[in-house]
Amino acid sequence: MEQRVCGSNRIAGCNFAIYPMTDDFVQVIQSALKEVDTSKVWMETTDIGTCVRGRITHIFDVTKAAFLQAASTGHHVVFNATYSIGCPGDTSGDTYMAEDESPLNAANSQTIHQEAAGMFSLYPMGGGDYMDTIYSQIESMKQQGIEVSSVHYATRLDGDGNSIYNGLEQVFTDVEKNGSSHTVMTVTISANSPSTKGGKKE
Ligand SMILES: Cc1ncc(C[n+]2csc(CCO)c2C)c(N)n1
Repeated sequence: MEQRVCGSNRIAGCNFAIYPMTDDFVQVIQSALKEVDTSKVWMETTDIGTCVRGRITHIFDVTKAAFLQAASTGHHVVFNATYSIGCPGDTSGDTYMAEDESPLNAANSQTIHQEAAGMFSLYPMGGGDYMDTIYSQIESMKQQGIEVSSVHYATRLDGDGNSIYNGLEQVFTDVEKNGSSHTVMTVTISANSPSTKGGKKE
């Protein structure tokens, strides 16, 4: 029987999908997934998205690289992801938790300079002071050189794709380290959008 893990070595996971706004969407999705080295994560791709599971470092390394690869085609792409750690139903059965911490795609991702606009929502579950955790993580995002602004139900992030991703990884890692029993974070990032920033209020 598979063992559930606790402490600093819990399995993290992410369900993500890339939506390229081009007739060439199949090629953009398939090559983004092919260009990324996914050998340190468990991965499954279906018709609605891709799931990766393993150590936090690799989950972020792989999803950041997939987004940046797709965005580097120059097409308008939207990327959507749900990160989770500590889900009571998840297990540590996969051997991927034995991998070292060294990310396989970081060097390549750093060569991709891509402006991006995104938003994230953080759900630190299982503790009573969740709003304090959320506010302090939004504050720490502001220290990363990313433009941070409030939107309903989420926090908007504007800036370099690598910086946004590094900030998201730090938030997720910090909340886990601080003892949240189950953390979920949703992320939407858009690159190369022809629309102007912001929107009209009705
Ligand atoms: C990251 C990611 N993984 C899977 C899909 C689902 N999907 C939609 S089109 C297509 C290619 C043809 O099979 C696939 C796999 C996605 N959108 N993004």
